[in-house]
Amino acid sequence: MILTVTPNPSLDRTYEIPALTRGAVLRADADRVDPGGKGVNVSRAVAAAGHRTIAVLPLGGPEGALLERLLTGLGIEVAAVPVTGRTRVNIAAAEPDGTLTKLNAPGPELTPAESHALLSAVTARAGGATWTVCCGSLPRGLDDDWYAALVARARRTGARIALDTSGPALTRALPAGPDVVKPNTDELATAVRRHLATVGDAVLAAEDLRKAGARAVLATLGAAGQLLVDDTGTHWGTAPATPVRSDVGAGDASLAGFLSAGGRGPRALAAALAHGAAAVRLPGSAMPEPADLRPDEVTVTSEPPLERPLGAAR
Ligand SMILES: O=P(O)(O)OC[C@@]1(O)O[C@H](CO)[C@@H](O)[C@@H]1O
Repeated sequence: MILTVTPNPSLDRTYEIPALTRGAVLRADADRVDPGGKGVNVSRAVAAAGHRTIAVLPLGGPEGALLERLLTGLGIEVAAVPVTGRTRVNIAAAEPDGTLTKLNAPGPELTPAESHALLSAVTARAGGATWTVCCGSLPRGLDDDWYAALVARARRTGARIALDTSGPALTRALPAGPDVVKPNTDELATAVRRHLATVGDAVLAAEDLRKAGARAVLATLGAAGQLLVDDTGTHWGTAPATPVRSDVGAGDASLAGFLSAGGRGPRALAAALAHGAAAVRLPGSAMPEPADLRPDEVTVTSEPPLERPLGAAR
């Protein structure tokens, strides 16, 4: 069983529009609503691959009730922590050339009792999970040490922990020893406080995160590829991701693929690449089904192209 925790989940509404013009009334050609939030997406992707998964998340208001119904309909077990605020709705505008503009709401502010209830809901279930996957931004009311506390508590249950967050919430959790962290280019650069121009820079940054406490680093570096630094070595891979439809959730799909394939070494990196590329070819924050994957198109090497420039974050 893979347990996910999403402290600030969302309903993701995507509008497909011909072009984004500021200040205009825009008419959408199509729209869709997906369950959202990074941990929720990991649950959706591992459920699509046939794994049992429980999603722990605070839920409030009619949006929270709809999110729960959508997840249950996908075969995901929901461990809901009721909160007084309303679950957020995040908006994406997708243009035909693959450009995507996203507007993420702050989400409800959690009370100290709700924050504590969320921690307890995770640690009560972490012992029975092969992985506990902690993902996304922290809502108001949860301080920057919240993930650090969660990782420390979950470790005591013997759980393996994957962490995908950014800024101080990430750096403060590193000393607690997460088994794998999954930054993108910007998040990795922010964590080491330096600009990353090449794959070689990303390798050095990943090694720094390991020195700070992470046992492994899976870095999703956009069109440039993905990097894994773990106890099996340093591995690099790419997968063609065209045509680009929407890169929302591609990092979450990558993490899900990585964990579904054992969460260690080049085989797991190849699965991450296949899932990430498939997610980019799908609309909105749709997560790939096994039929969407093209594992034959993935290339993985243990000799990363250190001089290769890094592109935009994904
Ligand atoms: O505001 P956060 O928590 O950083 O990100 C939330 C979010 O953008 O991440 C997912 C894609 O990774 C979406 O489903 C969701 O809308």
